[in-house]
Amino acid sequence: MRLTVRLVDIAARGILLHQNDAKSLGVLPGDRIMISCPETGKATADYVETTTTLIDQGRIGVYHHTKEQLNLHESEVVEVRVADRPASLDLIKKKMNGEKLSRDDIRGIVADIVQDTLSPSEITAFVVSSYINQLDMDEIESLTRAMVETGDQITFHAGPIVDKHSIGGVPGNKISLIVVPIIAASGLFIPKTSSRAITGAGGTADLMEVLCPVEFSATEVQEMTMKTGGVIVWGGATNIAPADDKIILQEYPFKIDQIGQMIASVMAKKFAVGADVVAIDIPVGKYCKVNSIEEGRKLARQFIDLGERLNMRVECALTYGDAPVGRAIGPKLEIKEALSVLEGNDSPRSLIQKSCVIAGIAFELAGKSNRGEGAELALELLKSGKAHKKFLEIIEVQGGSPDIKSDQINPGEHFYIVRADSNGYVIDLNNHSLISIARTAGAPADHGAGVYLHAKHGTSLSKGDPIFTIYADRKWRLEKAIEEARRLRPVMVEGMLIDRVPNIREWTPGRSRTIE
Ligand SMILES: O=P(O)(O)OC[C@H]1O[C@H](OP(=O)(O)O)[C@H](O)[C@@H]1O
Ligand SMILES: O=c1cc[nH]c(=O)[nH]1
Repeated sequence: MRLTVRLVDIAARGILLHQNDAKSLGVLPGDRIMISCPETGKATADYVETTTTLIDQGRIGVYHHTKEQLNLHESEVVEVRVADRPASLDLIKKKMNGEKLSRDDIRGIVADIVQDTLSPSEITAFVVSSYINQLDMDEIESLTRAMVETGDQITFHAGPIVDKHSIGGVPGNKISLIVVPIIAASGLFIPKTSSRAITGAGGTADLMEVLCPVEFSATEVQEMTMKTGGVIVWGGATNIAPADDKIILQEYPFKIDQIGQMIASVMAKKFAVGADVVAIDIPVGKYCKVNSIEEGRKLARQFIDLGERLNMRVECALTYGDAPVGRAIGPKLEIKEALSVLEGNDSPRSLIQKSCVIAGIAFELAGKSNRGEGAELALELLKSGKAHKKFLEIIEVQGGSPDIKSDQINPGEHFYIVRADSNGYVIDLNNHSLISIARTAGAPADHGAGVYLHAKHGTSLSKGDPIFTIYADRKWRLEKAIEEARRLRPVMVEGMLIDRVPNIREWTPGRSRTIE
């Protein structure tokens, strides 16, 4: 069938057909059609949406993605036919049925993800099938290799190349902002690519974006690393392991991070930048991705095994994950806290200690210090101000201002302080709930949104003392976050009233604005 192009200003994927044309072609909404341009000979497949009013019969509404792919112009005539079903759908079904995927199967799925042949819901099906029928180590290795092969790779002619990565899952885990400059300040190279938030309220890329651009090509990552020793960029923009971000995008709404995909996601980013040694942070805690030391050791073994298969030396740190790292959760709050530590502030101690331990492991792996002495060297580089100087250089090379100071970074203008309703000690912090509140307040997209914790485990509180403050860039988001905090009660104070049944809030008129 021949149809006339009408360009439609929609950024998403898809094409729009009049219902009668769709009927003539024999396609339903969600089916794929192949669109070819007789003039250029180019062709691409896209999903059908139908209308009876927005597009006339004989026309095809073309969204941006297809327009760009085929370089189409208004009123141009294109050839349209029913597209073949991607073979990778059967491979995803194979995984749904609990069968093992071969290297070629996984290559096929990853290639279709990268080329946008699979729709977001089909990628979700892959994520969910591997969530239910876990990937084994052969499949994880295949996934890692396929992710690397379908993107750009960096080869440094100097070494050793050092890298670090956290599996995430603990709020406030801003350590890369301190670890990367410490390592670069020692003279080692660390081309750090991070994802955005997956289950959290701010991934490292979301945080760094407060200070400078994070979207660069692989070549720029290499050049900047050679210049300053390190970078902190968003992996999703680099075309390094491009399937990674497309998968993560489908995990984000569910707040899931399937173990096999997580290992492949992390290690593909390390392998593609040519890392020789890698320190992995595995937070362990009641509300983390890994709940016990035993599980943490098993995961560490998997990272190390995959490292051996890919010729990278990996060491994992099982870290304390029962409480947020430091006190700040959310992009601006976390940047402010990390920058103040680099400027010489000697708290929060949890943030300083964790950063130095992870940097120390990397130093020991790279032969920069003896076993057991790496953290000391890291602390020295932090205390001397060399790491701070390096961080400012990194900000500058990425296009930000090197004059930035922590006291110039302010969180959202709307805030609300949650106070203790009785005397007592903090006995529990729920990471999931803290993340939920920060996300409801707008993090990570709203950089000023988040949660600042005034009290952590063991803190003695008197009635009326602040427990945490919620920040937001928009008032309506703050109000929603207050509701969420009221419902979730993320910080438990010994002796505190959890609720009354029937619930007092169900019948009290003129509900109080304070959470007590
Ligand atoms: O959102 P959740 O699931 O916490 O984890 C995502 C964060 O953890 C990792 O941190 P890094 O790159 O090692 O600093 C990722 O790259 C990302 O920034
Ligand atoms: O980079 C990361 C970190 C955690 N989980 C992932 O899937 N990727």
